[in-house]
Amino acid sequence: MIEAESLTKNYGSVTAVNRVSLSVAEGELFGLLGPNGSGKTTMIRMLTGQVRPTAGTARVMGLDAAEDPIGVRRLVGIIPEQETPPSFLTAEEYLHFVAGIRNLDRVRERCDRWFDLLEFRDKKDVLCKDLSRGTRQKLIFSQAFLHEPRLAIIDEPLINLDPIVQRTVKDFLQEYVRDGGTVFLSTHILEIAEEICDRIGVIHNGRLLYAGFVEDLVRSGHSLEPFFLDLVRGDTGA
Ligand SMILES: Nc1ncnc2c1ncn2[C@@H]1O[C@H](COP(=O)(O)OP(=O)(O)OP(=O)(O)O)[C@@H](O)[C@H]1O
Repeated sequence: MIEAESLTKNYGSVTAVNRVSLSVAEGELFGLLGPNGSGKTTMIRMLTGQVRPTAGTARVMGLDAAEDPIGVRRLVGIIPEQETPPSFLTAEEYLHFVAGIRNLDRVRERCDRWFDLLEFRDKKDVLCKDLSRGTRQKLIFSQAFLHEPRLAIIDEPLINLDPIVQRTVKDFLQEYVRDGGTVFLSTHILEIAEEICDRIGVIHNGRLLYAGFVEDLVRSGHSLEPFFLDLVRGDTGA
């Protein structure tokens, strides 16, 4: 579903992502982990065609993300970093707006599913500007999955969500991949990655230091936090 080859992004003299190659197979829940400023969001922006790579390629669901960004965004469910829905629309209007752009049928049924699953039906007529941060995040999460995409590329999907909603979202994501969906998520919350991801990648200073199965780590006696800290602190950039 995702094939990145030597993906690189320079912002002036800063190399945000440095020759990252990775692939994500159908039905996989892949988590990209890394400290602040390590390149996670830039990776996600290149995979979703929001930023053109300086070098390298990203193929997403068979499309070149730099050559056909609109095609990629049509297919993929996306949560951009710290996205805010339009202030002047209500929660329901926003979901209808997204459904309209995506030419979806059964719009009310689709919206109702998300109002119920994430428990914010009582907020559907509230203007987005007046929603709490957590409710805005529920809305952003809902729009990403409204068209039932086969692939979701989601930046910090659990940010601002309370533990109850986090549980629902984690269960949803695991069920989604069990049903054949594929998820590429970024997070700095290691417990989330350890709990729900099949495979993780660790990025630091734009370089992919590690990619492997969580199960293999656990089987070899590692727990994710010390493994991650050793890896990142031990990275000399050599
Ligand atoms: N538009 C931009 N212009 C210049 N530099 C940028 C831009 N976007 C990101 N960077 C730089 O690229 C590097 C990687 O940033 P990025 O946002 O991808 O990291 P991140 O891992 O998502 O960080 P965080 O966890 O803090 O959100 C940082 O040094 C950042 O300052």
